[in-house]
Amino acid sequence: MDTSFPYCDQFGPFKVIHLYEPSLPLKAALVVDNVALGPAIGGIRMAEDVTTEECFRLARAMTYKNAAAGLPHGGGKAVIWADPKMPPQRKQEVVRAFAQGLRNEESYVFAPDMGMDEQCMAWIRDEVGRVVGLPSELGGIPLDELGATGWGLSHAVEVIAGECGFPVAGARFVVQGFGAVGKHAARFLGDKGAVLVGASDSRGAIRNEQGLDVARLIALKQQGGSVVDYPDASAISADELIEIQCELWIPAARPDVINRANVGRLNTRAVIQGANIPCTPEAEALLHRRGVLCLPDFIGNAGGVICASMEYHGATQATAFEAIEEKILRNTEQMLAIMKAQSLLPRQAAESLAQTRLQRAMAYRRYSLFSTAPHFL
Ligand SMILES: NC(=O)C1=CN([C@@H]2O[C@H](COP(=O)(O)OP(=O)(O)OC[C@H]3O[C@@H](n4cnc5c(N)ncnc54)[C@H](OP(=O)(O)O)[C@@H]3O)[C@@H](O)[C@H]2O)C=CC1
Ligand SMILES: O=C(O)CCC(=O)C(=O)O
Repeated sequence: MDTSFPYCDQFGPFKVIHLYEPSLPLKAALVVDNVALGPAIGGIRMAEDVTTEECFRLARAMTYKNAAAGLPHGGGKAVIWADPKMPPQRKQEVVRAFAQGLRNEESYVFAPDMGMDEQCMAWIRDEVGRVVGLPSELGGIPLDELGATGWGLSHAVEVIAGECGFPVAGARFVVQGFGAVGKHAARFLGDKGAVLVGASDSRGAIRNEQGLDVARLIALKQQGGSVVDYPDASAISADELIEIQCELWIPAARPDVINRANVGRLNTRAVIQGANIPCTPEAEALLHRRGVLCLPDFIGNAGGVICASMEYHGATQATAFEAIEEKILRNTEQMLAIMKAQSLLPRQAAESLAQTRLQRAMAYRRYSLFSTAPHFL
């Protein structure tokens, strides 16, 4: 096997680019997976322990997510090897250099992921344009500030809870990672009467079976604190979060956090994947065998990119939020229908949904993964 192309299959990746500038330093990678549907949209992740393999897996998740959501966009993702909590001036230099390094990569539309926010997107806009998730002052729909992904997840939960046979009101849930996705998912689920019984961030984890006050936790995070500063809860180890008895367990941070080593300790009826690729395929199969319904990332967490795509095409915030609700309800229901009709795992059913659309688009092209037409990208 040729090891220079370790990730290739029929869907991509179309391009893998490494960026390096020693004076900053800047180390980054961009994977443009598949642009048969249009220019790739996918977030930029800043973390010290990212890998090119993680970037490829995240880019593939975007290819499926954008296809399943019916967006005119392919999938891509970028990673920057750096501490997202570095001083703001330094972060600005790194992000601006990253944008400059990719200024001619028109097959990729920049967007936010972990460690990035509206401010970072504004710097990119200032350098090269071609960016979504902008502050509203620059005509954007600030998807992280508004909680576009949490909004979508809360609608997927309605369908999943119905399928599992429990009401959302009163359902106990746990959120791992209290950032843009996790905190807003908690807020929208709290509005439906669900009860947050455990939460974590990069500094630790807490639990309270009587319920955590979501608004108070969000205020704490906004002031720069951690969930561990919340007073009315027991501090637990990050690892213990997985054992809390609940109806919904929501990973909203890093990849592969549910894996062969810990999946047996999950004590939930459903896993709602707010994060991208939070479960290994083996863990998903084990959960399915145990009757725990696992909603795949690219079906449930598509709210952010639906919002991003609609911003790119000039829609308003209200229209974007309506589209998120409609698309996520529909996709979750369709995925369950395929899963039951064909006796598949949830992810297999979801992939079948996405791949059908992708294959149709690819069949229209001279080259399967991209188009050569002027202005196609
Ligand atoms: N933003 C979006 O719209 C979308 C995001 N996603 C995915 O959701 C996930 C989260 O993204 P997002 O919310 O934007 O990222 P953020 O950077 O806004 O938040 C990440 C959160 O995870 C916490 N965290 C980091 N490492 C750990 C860890 N090891 N254990 C527990 N918590 C941890 C952070 O802690 P601290 O607060 O202490 O830094 C923070 O609270 C990612 O997988 C992303 O790809 C998917 C779809 C759309
Ligand atoms: O949040 C965005 O705008 C980009 C979407 C994305 O990266 C994701 O869905 O993981």
